[in-house]
Amino acid sequence: MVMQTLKVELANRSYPIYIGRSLISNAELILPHLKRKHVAIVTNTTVAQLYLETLSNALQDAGVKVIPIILPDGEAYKNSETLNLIYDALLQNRCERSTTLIALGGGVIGDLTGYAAATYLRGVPFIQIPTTLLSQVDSSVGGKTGINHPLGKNMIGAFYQPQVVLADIDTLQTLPAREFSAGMAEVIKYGLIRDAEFFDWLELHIEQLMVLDEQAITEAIYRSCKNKADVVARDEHETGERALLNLGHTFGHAIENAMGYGVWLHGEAVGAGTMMAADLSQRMGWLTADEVRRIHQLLTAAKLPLDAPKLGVEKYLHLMQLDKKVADGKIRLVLQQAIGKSVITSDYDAEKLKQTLSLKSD
Ligand SMILES: O=C(O)C(=O)C[C@@H](O)[C@H](O)[C@H](O)COP(=O)(O)O
Repeated sequence: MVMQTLKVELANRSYPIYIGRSLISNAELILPHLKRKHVAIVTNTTVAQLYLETLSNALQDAGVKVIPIILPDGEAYKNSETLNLIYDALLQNRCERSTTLIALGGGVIGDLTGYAAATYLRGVPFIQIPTTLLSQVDSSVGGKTGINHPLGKNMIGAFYQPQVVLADIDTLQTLPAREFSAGMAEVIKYGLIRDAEFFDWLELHIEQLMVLDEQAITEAIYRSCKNKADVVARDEHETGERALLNLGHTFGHAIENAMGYGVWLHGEAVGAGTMMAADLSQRMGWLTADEVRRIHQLLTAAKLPLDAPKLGVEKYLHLMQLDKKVADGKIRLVLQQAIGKSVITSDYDAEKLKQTLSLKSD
């Protein structure tokens, strides 16, 4: 199957997304985006064993000097200590403003590397090579970079766009099934928030997707990235519409924080949070019982755990208050008016939210 290409349209910061096979060994896709033949590849211990040599060799064969920076693996390391390890390595290797950082890994590596790139020497270029489904369909696109704070998820960060995104679908062959399912939560999100046709398509192709059928996977990544690129092009800094990409995240981030970062994978927490958003949307009379059933069925077919932890209503509300969408102290939520139609609103019934958070069925 041929490589698919998309563009994120952001005037002079526009960039391409390439989706296909064997992209990591294709230095030709990277070279035009380097200012100088000098890169630092930031990755983690797991991905380094699988793909660092392939990428380094391809670049070195093209005359590029490569500095590897290998970090511990996991959401628990998306913090200021790990960020400092990147700065240390960049400084020790005398990396300059013309050095390009390459993020080789999942969402944690992409977010950490992007934030390091946004801040090192007040800004150096960076490239995203996402190796998980979640990072290929979501976190590598759109320029949200950052780290977690003990008090909240992604609390410190910057909007900083990459030069290019290479989504090599071969990397999904080595991805643990649990991580693949977590990525499916973000894929399904696009259908729910703005693309009912894509949701229908996912219902029809979920079995092929779960066995990594090449054509189905490529199509799902392409359609996800297209949805994301369209939203980001219209609202790069999340002053409005972009907040819809946060469906399930206000609940999900509370779960991740309460359970300890990494205990629930980000996508798993988003999947459970998506069901909570659907439950509240139904209580508000916006989603029908049949629509909620379809959402539950698709997330279940993606093998996502949907039983949110029973934290208690007060704890949920306390953690949700830390969300970046809170305005004038009021929690704003992304809710569903239909499959394919969502809103960001603080105009929901607070009692109904409490019923949702108590996790009791009627
Ligand atoms: O790109 C966006 O905008 C998103 O909200 C995408 C989310 O799926 C992603 O998890 C993002 O990192 C969450 O951002 P946050 O602003 O809620 O921390």
